[in-house]
Amino acid sequence: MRTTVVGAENTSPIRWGLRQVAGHPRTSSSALVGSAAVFWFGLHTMLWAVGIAVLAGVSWRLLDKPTFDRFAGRLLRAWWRRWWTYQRPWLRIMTACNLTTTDHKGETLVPRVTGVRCTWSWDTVSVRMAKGQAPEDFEQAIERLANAFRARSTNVRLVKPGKLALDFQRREPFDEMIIPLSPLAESTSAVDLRRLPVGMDEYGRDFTLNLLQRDLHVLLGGATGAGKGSYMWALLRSLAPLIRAGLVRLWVIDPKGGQEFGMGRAMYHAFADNDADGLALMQTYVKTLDERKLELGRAGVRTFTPSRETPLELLICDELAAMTAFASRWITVAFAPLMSKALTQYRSVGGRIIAATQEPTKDNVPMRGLFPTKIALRLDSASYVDMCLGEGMRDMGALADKIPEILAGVAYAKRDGRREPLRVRAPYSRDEDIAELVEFCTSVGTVTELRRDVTAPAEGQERDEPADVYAIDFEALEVDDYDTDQDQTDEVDVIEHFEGDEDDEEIA
Ligand SMILES: Nc1ncnc2c1ncn2[C@@H]1O[C@H](COP(=O)(O)OP(=O)(O)OP(=O)(O)O)[C@@H](O)[C@H]1O
Repeated sequence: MRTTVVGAENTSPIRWGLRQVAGHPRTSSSALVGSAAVFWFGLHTMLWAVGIAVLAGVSWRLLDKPTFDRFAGRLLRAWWRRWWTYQRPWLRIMTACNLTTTDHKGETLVPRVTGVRCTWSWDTVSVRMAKGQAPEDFEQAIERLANAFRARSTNVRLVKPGKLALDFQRREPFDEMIIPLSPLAESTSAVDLRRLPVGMDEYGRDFTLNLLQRDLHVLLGGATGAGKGSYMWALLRSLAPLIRAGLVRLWVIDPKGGQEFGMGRAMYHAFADNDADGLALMQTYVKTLDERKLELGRAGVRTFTPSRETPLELLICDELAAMTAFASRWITVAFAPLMSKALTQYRSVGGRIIAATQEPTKDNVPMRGLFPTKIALRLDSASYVDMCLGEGMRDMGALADKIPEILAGVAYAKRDGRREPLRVRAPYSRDEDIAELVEFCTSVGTVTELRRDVTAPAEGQERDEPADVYAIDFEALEVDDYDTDQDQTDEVDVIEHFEGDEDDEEIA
């Protein structure tokens, strides 16, 4: 482990130069390649080439800021900020913040910047501590560091012994960004199940869920008041015409007495406002989809298309831990395996789940790994971030525990296949908006016809057989045809693959 030693006047320039080359291989190899190109092609040609590259980069940024930022902007920013924002005033700021130490020879030891990683909003500076320092020294200086580097806020994390990361928040786009509720689409043909808007990302792009392929099940983690409900209501709003038409059916478990979802009960297919009823609802859900699986399997149907006969069955569970950990044992023991089964077996027959939890620990949500899409809102503890989003996501910049209380609805989304988390925010649905949604979805009377109340069996008692789920006269409903096969061929697949991301190195 090497620590920068200030006052080492006796270091020869050659040794210093070699150390710089070895310490900054990318910068030195770029300089080497640039010099070789000038030597080979001539200065004039190279100036033209650089001019064209700059022009292309500027045009790319103007035309599509998010992709430019993802593939080039963050790397350039990390490189620039490392040298200009952090390295240049480093010694001055470390000294001013009392973050240097002295060795036995009286030489000043200064912590060293080993890398900078940038997202749109946060910079992460990797630091090798000087001998004699502890992370607490940086924690005590946190406000001074934020002030010195002109950051909105700062955070210190121990990465491994001797090495820590300083996170500096440079901007907060959601301070000014208004996230509008999506308008209620009148017709089913206006809804694309692969692009359901539920908010915006930090670049101002739509944040959408793809319930057909990518975001089959979604886990929301967030402390109380973090705004978990806003994602669920935004999703229901996007689905409204399909709910009204009976193409999407809602099974809602709100074990906290229906506080969050009680208002919408008229538009649900099934609703449970306590844990015992929640278990009964889950049993009916699993039975329904098991029957469908057999039915479609016997008919040789291999791909699922939502229809009035086989609607998309969306199960919403607000506060999952109330069903999997905090309820009576006979409920938790029965509920958890049913949930795991529903998460793994009904992809091809239209079973989808969106669940929320305040503490995404393994004990509370043993099946959390089965959700392909996870969204972490403000969390109470740094350790919850990786528990919710997956290993290493906090180091990748998902600082969900740093989201301030006033930014309810702001979250980090992580999808299978995408390496880095995306910072997003959902719109807030007020009571009037929910009432409007319910009115819209029930206005043709289809949903209430579909509803079956689910009541809990007494402990140990056999549950009633559910009514025939298809015993509904769908033909009587006046709705537009919804042909997802057509949609699939007409539009480019929106799934993003990020296999190449491993090369997307951001450490300057
Ligand atoms: N997307 C949002 N944008 C702005 N403000 C929001 C948003 N979501 C929630 N809020 C604000 O935060 C408050 C709490 O939100 P909400 O009750 O939905 O959070 P929650 O995570 O569902 O909490 P709980 O776990 O206690 O049910 C709301 O009353 C509202 O003022």
